[in-house]
This record gives sequence, structure tokens and C-alpha cells, in this order.
Amino acid sequence: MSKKPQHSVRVDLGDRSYDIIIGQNLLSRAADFMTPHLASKKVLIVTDETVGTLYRDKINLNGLDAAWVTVPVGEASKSFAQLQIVLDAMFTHGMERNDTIVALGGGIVGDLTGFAASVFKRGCRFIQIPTTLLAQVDSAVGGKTAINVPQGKNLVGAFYQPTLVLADMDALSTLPLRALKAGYAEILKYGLLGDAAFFAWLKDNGPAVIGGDKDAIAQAVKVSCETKARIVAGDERERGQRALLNLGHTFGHALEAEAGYSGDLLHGEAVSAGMEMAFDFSVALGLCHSRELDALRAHMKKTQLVGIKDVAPLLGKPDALLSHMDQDKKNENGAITLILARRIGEAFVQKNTIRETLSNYLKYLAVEYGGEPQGRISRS
Ligand SMILES: O=C(O)C(=O)C[C@@H](O)[C@H](O)[C@H](O)COP(=O)(O)O
Repeated sequence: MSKKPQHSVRVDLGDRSYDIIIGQNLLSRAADFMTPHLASKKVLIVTDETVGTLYRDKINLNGLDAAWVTVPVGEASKSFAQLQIVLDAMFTHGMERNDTIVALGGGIVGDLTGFAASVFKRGCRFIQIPTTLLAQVDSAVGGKTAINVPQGKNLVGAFYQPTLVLADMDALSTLPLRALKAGYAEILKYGLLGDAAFFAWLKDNGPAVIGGDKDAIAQAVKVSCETKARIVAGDERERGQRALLNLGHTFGHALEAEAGYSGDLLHGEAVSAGMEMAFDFSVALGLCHSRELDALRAHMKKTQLVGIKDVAPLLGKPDALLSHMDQDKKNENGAITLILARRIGEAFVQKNTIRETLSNYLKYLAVEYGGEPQGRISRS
């Protein structure tokens, strides 16, 4: 096995720049990769019950003064209660600002840990070791950290960059297919929002990515991280173009809120259904040709992603969906901002969405697809 990682992608943010290291066999060399980015030997590893069981004995922390804290699996861990538990563990471990907190897990662990890093003694060092596909291509990169509150998803958080991201392809070998597909939705997002050539590559290679082919996954992670790094470097705090990364998320977050952040609907599943809705709405508004939507739907069918029909039970209450969208962080002056599409590979930020038009679209979805509000979400 070569000592060199397969790929390295730089997120260029001046004195807060960092590398995303992508490759195999990285966890077993974690201390080597991390040490140049540490100012002290003291680290706290935050993980969840599943990832902790799998990797606690496999991650190499030789030479480091490491303590661990484990949070429950699931979106409910992005909460004030779990934030307090992580902060307590940092105090108990005697941490100072120059010490480092490490997120070992998926997007939930990464978002929670990053937020803890941003508020602990007004900001301590932070490393991301994402172990899900979704976290490797999206949430571990770019510095959006957050917890959820009853009012909605990610509504309390901070922009706070890590100093290193270690994306080990080997960590994906234990991922269930459902989690791989949820991560694949965020990969597909990069093709849809600005890279038709990548979408064409995914049409050929998507099944291999979902099938667990490590080289195909590493390539998809690399391209995804390059796109995200470029967008984040140009607009770190989402004043403009970074909002494109939210394609599918305005609808998706509303679906997640309706599902009650239960394990019934994963974030990536909400995003894939949300992206189909964004294209469908763009077609309905006459902004996008229906053949683009057809091509998206054909690819979603081929890769068995969750689409509008699969979330039918959540579409029955259009007013509730609209009021979740009212909480979206992209909104301005009370008007909803959406990411819409002109074609595959060309998304754009639509401010001041006409409320009545959006409301009518959600009502149309309720009539066309809306199932029993209490029904099960289908993943067939
Ligand atoms: O990094 C970004 O910017 C994104 O929007 C990426 C999203 O895929 C990611 O899920 C993000 O955490 C959502 O952010 P939010 O601002 O919509 O809460």
C-alpha cells in the first residue's frame, strides 16, 4: 500500500486554508496526518455509538493525549443537550484553546463537533474525519457547523473551518447501501448545480460509486470536494454563490422537519427528493425544459435515489411545508430564496420567490402525490 493518499484538495481561505486528504488506509495513520496540524498533543475525539464501536481500536492516535466522547446515533444528537455533553467532556479533559477536537463520524457528529469547536473558549482547533460518503463530499468541508432546534434544522450554528479533513475510503466499506445512496445524492448535486460533464460521468459511473468501487468513489469524492472548495473559497459565508450548494435543501429541510428528524428520512434522501422538486418547480415555472427533469429522473431511477413519490406521506400538508421553508436561512425580507435550475449543470439563486406560486406548487404536489400524512416513507 502506497504511503501517499490518492488525492489532496486545498480549500483556499487565506490563513484558514486547509487540505482535504482523500485515500485509503488513512485511519491507521491518523496521528501522522494530524500531528502537523496540532499545537498540542491533547485531543478529544467525538464519535457516535456505531462509529466508535467500529473504529475506536482501529484509528491510530499514537503519541497523542486522547480522550473520547460518544453521542447517540441520529439527527437528535444535533441538540443543545449533546452540545453540553461534548463541552463537558472538553472541560473534563482539561482542554485549552490550542487543543484539538476531532469529529470521527458522519455529518451529525461533524456538525455538532464543529459547533462545539466554534464556541469552546471562543474557538479551538478542529479536525474532521468523516466516515460517511455524505460527510466526505459535503458536510465535513466548508465550515458550516450547526445544531437543530424545534424551529428547524441547522438554525443555530456558526461558520467555523476545520484545519484538516481526512476522508478514508476504507471507512465506507461498512456503510449500509442506504447511507451510500444518501451520500450519492450530494455528489449528484455537484453535477446538477454546475457541472454537466460530471453529471455525464455519473451517468456512467454512478452505479459503481453506489456499488462500493473504491476508485470510483475516490474520484467522485475528489471532484465533489474540488467543486465545494472552489465555491466556499469564493463565498465562505454564503453571501451569494455558496447558496448554490443548497440545491434541493430548501425543499429537503422542510421534508426533514415534517418527518420529525426521524430515521425514516435521511438528510441525503430529503435532498434527492428536494432536488427533483427544484427541477420540477423550475419546469413548472417555464425556466427549464422538461427533458432536463426527465434526464434527472432517469438517473435517479437508475441509482434508486429517493424521489418525490417516495416522500408522498410528507407532502399532504403543503401549508406546513411552506411554514418550514419560511425559516430557511437564505430568506431575505420575509421572502423565500430557492435554488432553481435552467438545465442540468446550471442552477441559480432565485430570491423573492412569489409565495403564491410556491404555495400552489406545494398544493399541486399534495394532490398529485400526497399520501396519508402518517404513512411510511417508501424507499422501493
Ligand atoms: O455547505 C453548504 O453551503 C451547503 O449548503 C451544503 C449542504 O449540502 C449542507 O447540508 C449544509 O449543511 C446545509 O446548510 P444549511 O445552511 O442549509 O443549513
